[in-house]
Amino acid sequence: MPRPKQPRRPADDQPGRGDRSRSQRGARSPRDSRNPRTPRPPATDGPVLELDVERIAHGGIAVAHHEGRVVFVADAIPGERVRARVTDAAKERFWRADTVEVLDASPDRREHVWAEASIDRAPEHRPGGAEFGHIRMARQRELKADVLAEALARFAGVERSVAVEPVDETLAPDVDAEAGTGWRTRVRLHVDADGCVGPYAARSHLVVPVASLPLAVAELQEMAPLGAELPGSGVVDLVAPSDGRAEVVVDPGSARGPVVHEVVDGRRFRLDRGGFWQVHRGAAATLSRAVRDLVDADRFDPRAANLDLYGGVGLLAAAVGDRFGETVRITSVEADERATDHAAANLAEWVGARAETGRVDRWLAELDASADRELRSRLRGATVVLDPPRSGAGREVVERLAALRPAQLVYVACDPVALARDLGTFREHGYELEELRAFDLFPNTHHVEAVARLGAIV
Ligand SMILES: C[S@@+](CC[C@H](N)C(=O)[O-])C[C@H]1O[C@@H](n2cnc3c(N)ncnc32)[C@H](O)[C@@H]1O
Repeated sequence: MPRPKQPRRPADDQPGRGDRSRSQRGARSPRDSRNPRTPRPPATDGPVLELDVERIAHGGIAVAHHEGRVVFVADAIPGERVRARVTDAAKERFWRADTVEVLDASPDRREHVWAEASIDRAPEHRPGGAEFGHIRMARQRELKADVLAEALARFAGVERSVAVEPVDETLAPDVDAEAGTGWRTRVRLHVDADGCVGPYAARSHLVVPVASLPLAVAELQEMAPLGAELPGSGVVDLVAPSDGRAEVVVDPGSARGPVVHEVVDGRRFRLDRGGFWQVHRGAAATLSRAVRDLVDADRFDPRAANLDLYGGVGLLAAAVGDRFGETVRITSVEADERATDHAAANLAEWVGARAETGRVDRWLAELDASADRELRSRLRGATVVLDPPRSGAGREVVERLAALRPAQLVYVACDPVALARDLGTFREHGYELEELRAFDLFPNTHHVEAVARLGAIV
């Protein structure tokens, strides 16, 4: 079968998983940060176009057309007519533009939850990280569902619509669910050459001073050194674990920092302060419950060679263990050695749980090369949970997994196209999508998390 192609799109349409925030102060102009990868600032003198906005593309940017050319336009909503300033006309196939005025507003438009990111401010001064903040919450989720459905159809050949579910309010009672604010437990700010602290501006690496961080949890909003001067520094990390005090960390460098604790449905996990953890206060429990519930009990064998790939500190292996009890055998595989150490501790109550450090592609290759008949049989009975980074598992990992013929897989994905592309590969190799859920773990951004169960076609 032909190999599904990656969509062609500008790299800066795809913020990383640890997406960023930003800021502003007074009339001061943003300056280049010290980051050596600082991209060219957007043009501020481009032509202004009137555009009819059609849809939201993968990456969260709206799509319009002008004289036959695609225009990616920020801060607009499908159905609106806007005036937008062209910021990048370097490419033949598409231009980029920023909304400067809404001529015909969508009924889904609302006052931006982050005033500093609204179209009242010059585009190059708007902080990023809240690109859907001007859209009603229910409509944000519909747009995310559309992007997910389109990716599944285009890259996996699967026609499936799915409602994007908000985080259960009982999991994050301090979050303002209506506004979609007060949820970020991790925020990275940047420091420019003059020592000014703030988030990056949208689609650039310019530090823009801001006076507020409404997406952050309340304690981080209070602690954030907005308005401070930190000359000589590079980044400021704000971290608020659920079980412990919130901290402001200036220039953490490569240090992971001390051990902190997160509590999920009463279970306590240890991890490094700078290690990976879900950002929304209710996200870890949402995903843990979704994985636990999506595993098909009829196909689950506690004695099989069950796997938790890209396992982090063991959150999802614990979810499986919590549902199926103390006899569960499961191996968590994670590239980061420190995270593996924590996973071993976090999973200690399951005698059959192991945590191994390794890159999943290499680990599976070694498994495939060394597995005897008995282990291959236990792999065929296995349930595999995989939660890869934004780029997805990729063809090599998917093909190796499919060749082992596990009974079922539960795939946790933070990127709809990566999920769809991997699902397309699984389908080529005899697996089918059985169940799919999606969650709004990043309110007021374009990000959406999906959890899919795949089963072997018999
Ligand atoms: C999205 S996180 C999921 C972590 C964990 N499942 C959780 O829910 O907390 C992805 C994890 O995969 C790890 N990772 C990234 N690339 C990897 C690779 N090639 N092999 C193994 N682990 C990898 C990262 O260090 C990170 O911990």
